[in-house]
Amino acid sequence: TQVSTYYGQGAYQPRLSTFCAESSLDIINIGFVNVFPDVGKGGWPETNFGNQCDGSVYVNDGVTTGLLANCHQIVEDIPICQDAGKKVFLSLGGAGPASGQVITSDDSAIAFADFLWGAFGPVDSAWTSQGLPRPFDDVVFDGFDFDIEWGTDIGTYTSPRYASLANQLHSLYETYRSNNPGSKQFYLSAAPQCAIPDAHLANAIKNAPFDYIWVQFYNDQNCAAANYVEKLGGFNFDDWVNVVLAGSNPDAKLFIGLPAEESEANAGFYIDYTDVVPMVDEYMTKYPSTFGGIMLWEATGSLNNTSPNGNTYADNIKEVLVN
Ligand SMILES: CNC(=O)NC(=N)Nc1ccccc1
Repeated sequence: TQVSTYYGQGAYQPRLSTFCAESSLDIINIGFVNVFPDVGKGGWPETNFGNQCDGSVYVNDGVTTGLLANCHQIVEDIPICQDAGKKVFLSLGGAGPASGQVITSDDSAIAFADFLWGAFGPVDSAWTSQGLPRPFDDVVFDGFDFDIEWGTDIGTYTSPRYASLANQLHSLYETYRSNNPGSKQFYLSAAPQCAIPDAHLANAIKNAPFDYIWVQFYNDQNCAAANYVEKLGGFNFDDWVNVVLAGSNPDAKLFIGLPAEESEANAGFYIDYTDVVPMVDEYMTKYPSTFGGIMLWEATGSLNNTSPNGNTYADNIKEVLVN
């Protein structure tokens, strides 16, 4: 079982290499592509990685975009994490702006996938020869994460846009791997809120083959992990197992998402790692093939939440999972 964490939005965060050295972290989601092309300046997506970039952005056809062009520390450090055996995904969405998480048609969802693959996937001269951007140079992500938290489709749960985006990425993965035998695997992950059906990702999880689903079991008092600890009822991991089994990839791994530090979620949702033990025991035992591990929001908070034994919160969580 694995520990997945987010990096890119931590207050005063150290460079990524700090976390490449943390053996407890198996998957790192780099956040975020926070404005999608249909509403992005110059028709390109926009990115935000906190303090990690120098602010310069690409110009597309004379129009200044919001796509960051110089994040040299992340460019240098992702290969360090990958060489350490970690998977590094690029995360779409995040905490905001709400106005950024809009895809207006299936065609633009497909075009968005093609852009992400060209810009952040394997280097392809068909892309670079057109002068199209490689924000992280030759770095090749191991997958894309869907942290979709906003959108006008609330209430319909039927927005097919994210399923189209995920399916096009999956199709690009398959084509690349069949043309490049022996190439590495590429992955899809999603970070729904714990209320079922998730307002933005329910349709995508049902109709596209995600490999990892890490549920944000925080910031919602009806289904939070804190409810399990306080024996209040409502924690709905069992229901989420059924969502996964009914989805496009029933072999997907389901993770319990937790705040890595008191300040990283709304009040009342942080739980101490010692209280995670019985929850992991129960659900790892009940669902040995679907339980995948723990997701943490987020890396810098975990580092700031080091216990007297010298372990970060993530280190302690990893020990809970493997012991
Ligand atoms: C996986 N995505 C998140 O965990 N997002 C997240 N925690 N957003 C957020 C919500 C409220 C306060 C701070 C961050």
